[in-house]
Amino acid sequence: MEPPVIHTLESESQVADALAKYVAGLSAKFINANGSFSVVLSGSTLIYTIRKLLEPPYISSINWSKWFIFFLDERVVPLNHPDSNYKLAYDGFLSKVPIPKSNIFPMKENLSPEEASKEYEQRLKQLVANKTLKLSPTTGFAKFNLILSGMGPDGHVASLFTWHFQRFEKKKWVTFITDSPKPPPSRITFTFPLINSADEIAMVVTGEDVIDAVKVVFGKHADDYFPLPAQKVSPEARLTWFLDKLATSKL
Ligand SMILES: O=C1O[C@H](COP(=O)(O)O)[C@@H](O)[C@H](O)[C@H]1O
Repeated sequence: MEPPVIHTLESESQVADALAKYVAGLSAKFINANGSFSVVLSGSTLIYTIRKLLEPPYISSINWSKWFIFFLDERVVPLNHPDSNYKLAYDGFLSKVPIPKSNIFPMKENLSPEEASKEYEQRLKQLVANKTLKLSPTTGFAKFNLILSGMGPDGHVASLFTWHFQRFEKKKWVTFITDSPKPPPSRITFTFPLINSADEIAMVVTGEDVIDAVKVVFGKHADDYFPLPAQKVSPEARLTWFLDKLATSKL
């Protein structure tokens, strides 16, 4: 991996501008090179922060028909439930862009957390088999072009939390959790080997809530103790941090 790129912008709005430019640039690059662009969305604040992709010049210049959408983690609730990451992404983003419905891969409903995680992993493997997704020759896990991730105030990414064993998973592509410290408790989540097989990961982190976690992640002795999940993010090509001044105010 190249050294991480760190953008510290004055405001959340500037983060949203920079993020839209970055995503649009990668969309053009991957579509030119491979004919498609696989994007993994997280939930919570990320969907709001990608709002500028819905505005000119991006809304009409991006080749949305070539996008494939996946979910970094999902809460095990119906897809129309207010806690669903799919619903959040659909209402705030996916319903406003012409990505073909068949290119969007939400979690299957009405399954237990374990069944839902296995089903999603199986679906990803089928998409590798039919060449919709690439495989990382280095790790043997699916290789997404871009993962857009937030970070919680406790340093969690996806639904991988500091004191939960799922963060150490080495074999599974997708796992599950039934005691998430952040509600709702039941979730499915990409594992680190799958996350870190991506080409590009953007960590999009803004606001006051994350000040302490940002201080730990970028602290002087960041590697000297039990690392936060966010410190284990390490994609194959490039990690880019988008931070605002508020988030970095203790650095
Ligand atoms: O619960 C979740 O939290 C993380 C972090 O969200 P943020 O808004 O605090 O950055 C999010 O990435 C994940 O998708 C979501 O399920």
